[in-house]
Amino acid sequence: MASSPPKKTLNSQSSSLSRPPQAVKFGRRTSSGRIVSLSRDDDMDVSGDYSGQNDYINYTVLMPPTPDNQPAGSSGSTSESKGDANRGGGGGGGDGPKMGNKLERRLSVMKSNNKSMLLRSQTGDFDHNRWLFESKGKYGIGNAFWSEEDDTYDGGVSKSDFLDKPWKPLTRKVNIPAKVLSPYRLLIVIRLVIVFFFLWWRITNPNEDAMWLWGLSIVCEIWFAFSWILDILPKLNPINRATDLAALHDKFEQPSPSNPTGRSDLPGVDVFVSTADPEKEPPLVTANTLLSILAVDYPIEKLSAYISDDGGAILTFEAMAEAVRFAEYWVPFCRKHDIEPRNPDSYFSIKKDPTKNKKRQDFVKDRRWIKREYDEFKVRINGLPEQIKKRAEQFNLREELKEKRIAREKNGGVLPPDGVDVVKATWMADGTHWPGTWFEPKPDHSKGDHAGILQIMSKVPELEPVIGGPNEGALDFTGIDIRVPMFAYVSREKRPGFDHNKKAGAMNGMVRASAILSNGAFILNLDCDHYIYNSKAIKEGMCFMMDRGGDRICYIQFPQRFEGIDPSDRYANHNTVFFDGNMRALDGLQGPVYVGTGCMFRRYALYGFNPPRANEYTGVFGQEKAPALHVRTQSQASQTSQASDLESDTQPLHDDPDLGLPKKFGNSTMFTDTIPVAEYQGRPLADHMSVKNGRPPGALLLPRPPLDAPTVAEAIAVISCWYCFGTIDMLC
Ligand SMILES: O=c1ccn([C@@H]2O[C@H](COP(=O)(O)OP(=O)(O)O[C@H]3O[C@H](CO)[C@@H](O)[C@H](O)[C@H]3O)[C@@H](O)[C@H]2O)c(=O)[nH]1
Ligand SMILES: [Mn+2]
Repeated sequence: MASSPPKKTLNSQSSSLSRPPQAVKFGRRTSSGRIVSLSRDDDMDVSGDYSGQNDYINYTVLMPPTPDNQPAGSSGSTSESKGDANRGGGGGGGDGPKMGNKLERRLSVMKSNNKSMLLRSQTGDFDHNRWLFESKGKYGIGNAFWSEEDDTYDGGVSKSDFLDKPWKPLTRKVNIPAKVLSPYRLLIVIRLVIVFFFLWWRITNPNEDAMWLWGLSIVCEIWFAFSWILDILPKLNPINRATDLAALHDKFEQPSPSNPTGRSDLPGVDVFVSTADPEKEPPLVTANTLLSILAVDYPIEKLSAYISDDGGAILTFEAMAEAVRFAEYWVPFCRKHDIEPRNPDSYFSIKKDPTKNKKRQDFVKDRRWIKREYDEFKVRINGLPEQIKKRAEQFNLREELKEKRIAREKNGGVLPPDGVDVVKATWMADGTHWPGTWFEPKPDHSKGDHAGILQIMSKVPELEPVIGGPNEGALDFTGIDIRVPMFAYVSREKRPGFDHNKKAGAMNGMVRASAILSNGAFILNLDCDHYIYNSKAIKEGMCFMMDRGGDRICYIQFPQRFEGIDPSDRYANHNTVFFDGNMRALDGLQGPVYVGTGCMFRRYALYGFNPPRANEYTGVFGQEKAPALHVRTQSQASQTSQASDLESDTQPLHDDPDLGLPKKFGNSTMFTDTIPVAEYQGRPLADHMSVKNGRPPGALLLPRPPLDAPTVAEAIAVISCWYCFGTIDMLC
């Protein structure tokens, strides 16, 4: 297995080479219907995807009003179609403005003298490419943006060449309506003016009797005014964003001749949950969190869940094992009946009618069955502490008897006067010592002093769907995919003398262990008392990461919502101002802050690398823009090498100088080898020539390598206490 890490890297490389031709080649259909190959070898197979309908999927979106698409009812006489439109409208006579408008649109399209444009317009869909290139419009600003420089393309391709393939953005920026925002902005201005006048009055009217007091209060007031301005001004431009899940599905999960089941081409996601103490953080809550993750709506073979137990508690361990058993019913049940939210506790406590929008006949029966099963599951979880204690007593008694017998035999039939010394251990169900914390802490078995534990509780699922059948006495899963994502319990090694009772260290441990076990290109972290409320949330995050320019996004922060707050919310626990005001406003500036949880990270960014296409802004106002130093050196290197730009764009990153530093990431070559793979897999899809630093479609359809003993052993090695010792930037 020592030779396997390089193999991993090679795999994903060769995967792009050994895929069926249409999966890796770039091709376009010109307006005349001819297919042009943009890849280096010209023997492209045009009989595959490119000739079929697959590439020209119809899509529906909210249409922004544009010159060639005016919503019915408006006057709609664009300059381009004025002459004809007037005639058209006139011919329509009394048909009203609506009819006239329709005609206008058709005529304006005909005038544009582009056959393929006309064809597509007949489907009634809005042509985003045309809109983007012919107007000054932009989809999204901030991180996922269309930059001006993108108007020029390598290889002398002109804009009009792209008009043939409908390319669709995955996210949109939605402006806050002016009627909401304008009064707010006005209020800010009024307040600023009032504050200014107030301060002016205060300064020009000193209190002669107590100058020192007056001076002091002026300083304080100016300071408060300043900090208030710092708080209020960034809120001038809040924005909303919307995702297009249908477009994501079309791009990544569309069945094609080479992929008839529509296996997903989305990147892997690793979900981390941290827990520290089963007394303060009840295992039932943690189990519910886990269930909401395992049931999430994301390609099952691409998702992996990890729980970090900083308590090293057997209670958490066994509760998680129980949860995985329950997940075998709960997860397909959620899929079958589109359950939301997928946290059983929250789902069963919803007050509204559960049968609403449920189409299947057997829903009521199934719900009753799973509810009873969940109640039994709760009883089992709540009975665990007692059960583990009883088991420990039994095993310890048995040990004691054994020891006594041995001692008696040695001592000629009588018990030695000083008795026998038996260690009171905590036992696992299989009759072995629990490697973590014991009820009676002993050296090597206490909270801050135990070995690293890693247990794969739910194995890597099959690549293709596993369809269930009618189960006697249980739920009927005919036609439902019954796979459950991979799940691992992780408890990092702890030793006295290390300050490692912090969440950040737990996260780092999971980052390293998961890199070796699943290496998801993206990571979502949650606390043990949080859960995923919307099962599509991960896909929504992926829309941003996989959109054009998404390779520059480091993280997506999800908002937090709270349950169990008193109805009047006297203490503003919902934190609406922060999550719905401040964060949206920051998004309008540069991007929201990380709040410590509920955040989807790009794994590669977590390792401390710059974005592949980073820019540096110099000059007093940051007005001068140039590629960052590491980008420059890389492009210089690729110029001198024989590889063409296109090739280097689609290959994993190998020559980053930082990768060569064992000091930075520790001694595990298996771990460092996963880094370029994660970078490559996190790239957006190169499904359009203007997507820079993309990966070819189809590159992520391959199965995951199975987990073998050496891989798991390496994952345990990287959660050891000493692992990050001496490395530069990893917290323990
Ligand atoms: O040694 C430790 C200590 C804590 N945790 C976990 O860290 C999380 C947060 O701890 P908690 O005590 O619940 O902090 P809160 O104030 O409730 O959490 C908020 O504030 C924290 C920072 O102060 C963030 O890390 C959290 O994500 C955020 O939800 C929990 O899942 C814990 O299990 C560990 O994994 N190891
Ligand atoms: Mn908490």
